[in-house]
Amino acid sequence: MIQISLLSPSAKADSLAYQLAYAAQAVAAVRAGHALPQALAQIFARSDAPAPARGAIQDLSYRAMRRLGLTDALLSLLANKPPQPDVLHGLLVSALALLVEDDEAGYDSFTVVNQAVEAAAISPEMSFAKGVVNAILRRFLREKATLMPQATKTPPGTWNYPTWWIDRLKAAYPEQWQAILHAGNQAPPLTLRVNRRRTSVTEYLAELQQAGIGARQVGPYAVRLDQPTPVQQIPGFAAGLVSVQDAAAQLAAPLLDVADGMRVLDACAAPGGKTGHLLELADLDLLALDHDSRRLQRIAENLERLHLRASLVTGDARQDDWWDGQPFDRILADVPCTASGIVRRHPDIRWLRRKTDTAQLATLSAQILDKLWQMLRPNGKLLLVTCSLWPQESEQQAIAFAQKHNAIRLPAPGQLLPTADAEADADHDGLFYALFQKPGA
Ligand SMILES: C[S@@+](CC[C@H](N)C(=O)[O-])C[C@H]1O[C@@H](n2cnc3c(N)ncnc32)[C@H](O)[C@@H]1O
Repeated sequence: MIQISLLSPSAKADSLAYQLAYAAQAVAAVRAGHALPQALAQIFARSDAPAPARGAIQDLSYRAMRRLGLTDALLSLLANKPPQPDVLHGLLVSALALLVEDDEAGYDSFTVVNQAVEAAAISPEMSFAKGVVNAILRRFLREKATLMPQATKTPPGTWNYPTWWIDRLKAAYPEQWQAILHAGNQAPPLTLRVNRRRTSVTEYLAELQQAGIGARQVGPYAVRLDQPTPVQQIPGFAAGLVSVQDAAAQLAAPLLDVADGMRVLDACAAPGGKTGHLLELADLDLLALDHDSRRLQRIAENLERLHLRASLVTGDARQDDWWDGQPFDRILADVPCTASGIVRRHPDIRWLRRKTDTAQLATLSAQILDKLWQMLRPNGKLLLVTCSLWPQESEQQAIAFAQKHNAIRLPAPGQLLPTADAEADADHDGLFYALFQKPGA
């Protein structure tokens, strides 16, 4: 249960103080083990924050996640003991995340300090700590030049990831680990998949240009907007002309080379990004399975927007009690994983994950893969997808699976490392692909 406290009724939603006070609660919820999107959803449901304030609260809390290694290191230099309660810690790291970047957020430093003090004043659990907030943040401003080099002495202070995460990346990618960490700290682009049933990339780019929205093609059906834009303002989104999907994720459906009439299983399907793409490519008899019935509902919404149809089933992919016994021609196994390849979209993940999660998730996905293989027809194809960078969940899993089942490994991209170059054509998350074919009977 996420604890949300409403602010004093005098608080003004368009003030930085209001936005910092709620961002502090979101950051505190992550510290208590909750995912940031869920924490924000609860804050928005309970408070009466209008849309612009919601955007600002989201931005502040995501920014705080991307700077948490540095701001925590600074706090340990600035405060005699760890700030309590957690929401006070959340406020201080959210404010420091603005102060460490001189010009990034567009606020002058003294405004940030004053508004952080006001944020404490309007928050029931922090009103006692106005003086503490003022003292800590003002000391930071006075001593910034000496504190910053001290705080960046440790790897988390430099990179804004836990030490174990940095060490593991170094071991797996001795050449690229720094570029990967850097990519994970960038704000993600908004990439669209053009629905080829309805329009073409050329036509859609022209439509964007007419609407005054800058964009470029970054994949066969992938268009990246120059500036992230709320989906309601994206031309043709509501009508199903485009969907939001990272360029690397757009490789999944084409790899399965589906054709009209095929029987296809999308085994871990929610929220349905790849389900929609498969159905855009061919007329399929597609079963979309997920064990989470609430997330399955999101597939229904996505398909409705795209005017596409699939059978939606709630079930566990490690079991076959939901299966009618008819083998599938193609299976997409977008298995649950640590999501270590998509941290730029979910900057809270690095702080929520534990080192031991990788082995647990690799075991779960191995069980899923073993069961799905029994449902594939001879000569059929199964695509393993993860959004992980850890070999245990990806390449090592693929090697073990192929050996165990005598599966034929077909060409696929393997491990794609995340890139974050706004000027480059390749700008995508870190995903893993392995494609297998079942030997003929
Ligand atoms: C990586 S996400 C899938 C993303 C989706 N394919 C897309 O492109 O939008 C993994 C999904 O697996 C589901 N899942 C986890 N364990 C499962 C299980 N044992 N059986 C079925 N689905 C499961 C989760 O609920 C989650 O929706």
